[in-house]
Amino acid sequence: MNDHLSDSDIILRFSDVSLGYGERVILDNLNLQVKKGQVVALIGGSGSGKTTLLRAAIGQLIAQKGVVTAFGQNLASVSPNILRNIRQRMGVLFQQGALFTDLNVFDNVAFPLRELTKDSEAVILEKVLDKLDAVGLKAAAHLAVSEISGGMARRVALARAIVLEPELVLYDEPFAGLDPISLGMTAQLIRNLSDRLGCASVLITHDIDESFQIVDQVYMVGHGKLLASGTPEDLRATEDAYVKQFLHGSPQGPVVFEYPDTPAFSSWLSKRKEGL
Ligand SMILES: Nc1ncnc2c1ncn2[C@@H]1O[C@H](COP(=O)(O)OP(=O)(O)OP(=O)(O)O)[C@@H](O)[C@H]1O
Repeated sequence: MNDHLSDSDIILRFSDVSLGYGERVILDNLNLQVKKGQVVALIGGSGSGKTTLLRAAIGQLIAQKGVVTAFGQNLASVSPNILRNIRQRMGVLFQQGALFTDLNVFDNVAFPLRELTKDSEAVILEKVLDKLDAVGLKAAAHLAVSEISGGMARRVALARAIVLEPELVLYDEPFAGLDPISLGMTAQLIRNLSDRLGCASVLITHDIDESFQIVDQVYMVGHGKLLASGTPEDLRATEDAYVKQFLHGSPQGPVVFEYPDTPAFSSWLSKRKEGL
């Protein structure tokens, strides 16, 4: 844990933030912070707003209310240039961390360096092999994307996300679709990379057991708000029925499986019925 860190070590901060699309509010009154060196899990049911929160963290979605700061800068009021600089300090691994199929493994990882830096090819070779080494794929550098497995492709995408040595790495469901062994290895890899780069990491995950082993802090969203936060031990010790049900994956309890009915759905349905 990094509780001793000062305010200047806060990489990402949400203060009284509401997020949504158009009129619709998805998450209300969010308060959270991510500090340098921390690995943070963001958990919550399907459709609870985790990806929405991630979009707000990278400045792709502006808060309806409240303030989101990254590296101390308010993402709603920075210039496009500053926002670009901020984004360069972040690595994002989206769920479909698609690789360029016409480039081999090496060139995929080299891509951000060639696009965004003036590094020489000699430096690029060194940096890319170093990051591929970190994900255990140095000797796969020459392979075509079609020659590697799905799990390997995820690791290459991870190497690409960290090649610029970001200070904050955001992972959208990094464990989805991985077998139990790769899952454990990926979790450990995320922890090791965070420690090695000294960056902060935020991972959206449904994998409680695996993520709780590597994270310092957990934020749980649901019912349109932040439901719980604390260390994995804090969450495991909670008496909150919703949190307990979620952590145990039980089908019975207050967690809602169904997508909520909205005026937009009712209006769509009555229009469909009109034509029948
Ligand atoms: N671009 C958009 N425009 C309008 N509504 C959206 C948009 N993107 C997401 N939503 C809605 O916001 C809500 C939260 O979606 P989000 O993708 O953030 O959930 P999630 O927690 O990441 O879900 P999952 O775990 O299933 O990936 C959902 O009800 C979704 O329909």
